[in-house]
Amino acid sequence: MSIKETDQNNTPNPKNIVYDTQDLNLWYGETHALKNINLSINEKEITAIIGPSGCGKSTYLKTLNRMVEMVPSVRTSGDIKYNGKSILDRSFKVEDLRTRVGMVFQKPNPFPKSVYENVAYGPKIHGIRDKKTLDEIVEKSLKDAFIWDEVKDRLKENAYGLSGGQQQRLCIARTLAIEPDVILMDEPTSALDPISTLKVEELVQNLKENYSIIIVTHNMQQAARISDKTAFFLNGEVVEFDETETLFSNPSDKRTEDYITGRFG
Ligand SMILES: Nc1ncnc2c1ncn2[C@@H]1O[C@H](COP(=O)(O)OP(=O)(O)OP(=O)(O)O)[C@@H](O)[C@H]1O
Repeated sequence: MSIKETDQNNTPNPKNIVYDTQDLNLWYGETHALKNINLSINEKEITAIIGPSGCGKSTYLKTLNRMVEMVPSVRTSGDIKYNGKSILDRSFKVEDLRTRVGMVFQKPNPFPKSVYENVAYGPKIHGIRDKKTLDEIVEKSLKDAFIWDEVKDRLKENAYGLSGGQQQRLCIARTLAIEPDVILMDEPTSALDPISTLKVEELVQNLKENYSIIIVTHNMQQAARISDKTAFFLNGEVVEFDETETLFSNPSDKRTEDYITGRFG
């Protein structure tokens, strides 16, 4: 049994747009943090968001699952369509979005529970109680997150006993267990060593077969290595959005060129 009820027979078109952002503005009180953002993000691609500190990368990511509205002073204008539906519209049920859009944070944040319970948590909340089904979901999610072999004999151990890189892959497994469409990643490797970083990058590339991935990263090499498209943010604006190869080899805006060549940031 699967907790996702989407169409097995509906072969997705890889160029479908999963998120369409139109004239998005966002203010934290007086701070105009996002300015006229227009971005169309394709399904089943990896979209990287790069830019210097404070340019609005995390804010934009957090508008995509409406997490940003947890900040009381936030005000928005414009529109974000997720699979054609306006998510900023208050009539859109945020709970629906949370089951379709998973998020992985900068610092691994497993629950203080066993490895098994971390992954089974979401499916249980969605009403799955059958032990065999949960076992299958846990095993599949851990395998898809490239961590099964390392933890299959430690399922009952507390997740805090895993290394940082293992904890981050466990958090990715926890996200996969609810079978989202989209995975938002906010600098998911910034707290990891180089080997763990490469493992997570390999994993992310593998996941794009089945998920749309939007990743904020400070690491331009990472964006260049793993993403299909890259958006360069500066002072709350999207300066350039293009195929990653084009953006890094032949940027059309001088500010992009200055940033990717390390002249600022
Ligand atoms: N909760 C908040 N309340 C008020 N202002 C905020 C809040 N969060 C972010 N900001 C402001 O909004 C702007 C964009 O911040 P954001 O965190 O989105 O940038 P970022 O590009 O993700 O930065 P970094 O790379 O340092 O994480 C900044 O000016 C920041 O100070």
